[in-house]
Amino acid sequence: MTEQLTLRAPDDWHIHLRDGGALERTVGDAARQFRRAIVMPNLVPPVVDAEDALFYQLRIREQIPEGNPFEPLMVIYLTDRTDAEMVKLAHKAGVIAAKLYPAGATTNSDSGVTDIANIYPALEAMQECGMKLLLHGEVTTSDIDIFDREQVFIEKTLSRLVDDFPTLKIVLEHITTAHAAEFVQNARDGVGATITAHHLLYNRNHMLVGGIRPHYYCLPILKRGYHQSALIEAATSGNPKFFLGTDSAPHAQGKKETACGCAGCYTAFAAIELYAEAFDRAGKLDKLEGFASEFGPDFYGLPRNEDTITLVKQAWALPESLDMGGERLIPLAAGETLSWKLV
Ligand SMILES: NC(=O)N[C@@H](CC(=O)O)C(=O)O
Ligand SMILES: [Zn+2]
Ligand SMILES: [Zn+2]
Repeated sequence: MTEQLTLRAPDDWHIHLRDGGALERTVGDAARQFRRAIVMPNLVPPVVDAEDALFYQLRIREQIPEGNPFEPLMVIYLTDRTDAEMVKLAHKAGVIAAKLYPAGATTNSDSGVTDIANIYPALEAMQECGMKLLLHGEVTTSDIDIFDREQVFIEKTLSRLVDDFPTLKIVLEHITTAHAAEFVQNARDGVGATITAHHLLYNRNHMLVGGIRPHYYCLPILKRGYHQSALIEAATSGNPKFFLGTDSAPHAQGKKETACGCAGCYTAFAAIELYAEAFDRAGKLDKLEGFASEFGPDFYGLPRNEDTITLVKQAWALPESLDMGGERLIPLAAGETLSWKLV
């Protein structure tokens, strides 16, 4: 008999769905496996307030396949101009979190915060109403090496935020280092982290040895194998501070395979299968359900999904490319064989 794995239905606590013609692809792929997803607000221009978030949510809802219960959870993008009033209005509109992108840190972060002091009133208001703070945790100063930017952010900014707002719930998104895993593990309650499938499956050798592979380029950038091991350890530890966030971030093929390529890996096509691969390799498939389906909703104070999904152990190959609104999109691990398949 084929080996099977049945899990409480999972959610994705960090995804990029983009907009317009991309939504049919991105929403369809996410909704196939996840019941809820936290939708990143880094559109151009960004989703900065309640009105933007509600309108964006409507555009996403239009692309949810008939009868699918997928629920997009909305986030506003913090800028130097986000104030307490905007936070309160967003909270009233059902926005569950606000995202801090240090200006210039990643894709579409030009409108991000230039000095954390500028958003202290907004953070006060978030702490008061229970809105979560999501962080792209990298400093952007040119003197800091790209491989050290997460660690320096933790030392310079995150440790201060955690102390200055003692009851604010904070998620350090897409962690990539042993430093981040250790910081979150030792931090006060209410500080968590998401981990992507690609940071569990790969390290910088996969991106750079034997030729440069642009589809593995994302931010924060893949680190050494030592950090990959620390992330696998954290994700499969059963510690509820670590939960699933794919950071699936599509860019059309031409924007990746070029002299100055965009950062972002498209994993939504086979996200839960990629995570299953990583947990299976670690011999920790029994820890996947907590990470994928329980610790996220618990952290956010939302109910766990009641229904289940089933994966079967069956080799299958990812397609070489996908259509995204008439453009070609190369999924991460294109053409490679995975050992688990969602039924
Ligand atoms: N992760 C990435 O490399 N890219 C994301 C932005 C982000 O999450 O930092 C994107 O929007 O393309
Ligand atoms: Zn990011
Ligand atoms: Zn992201």
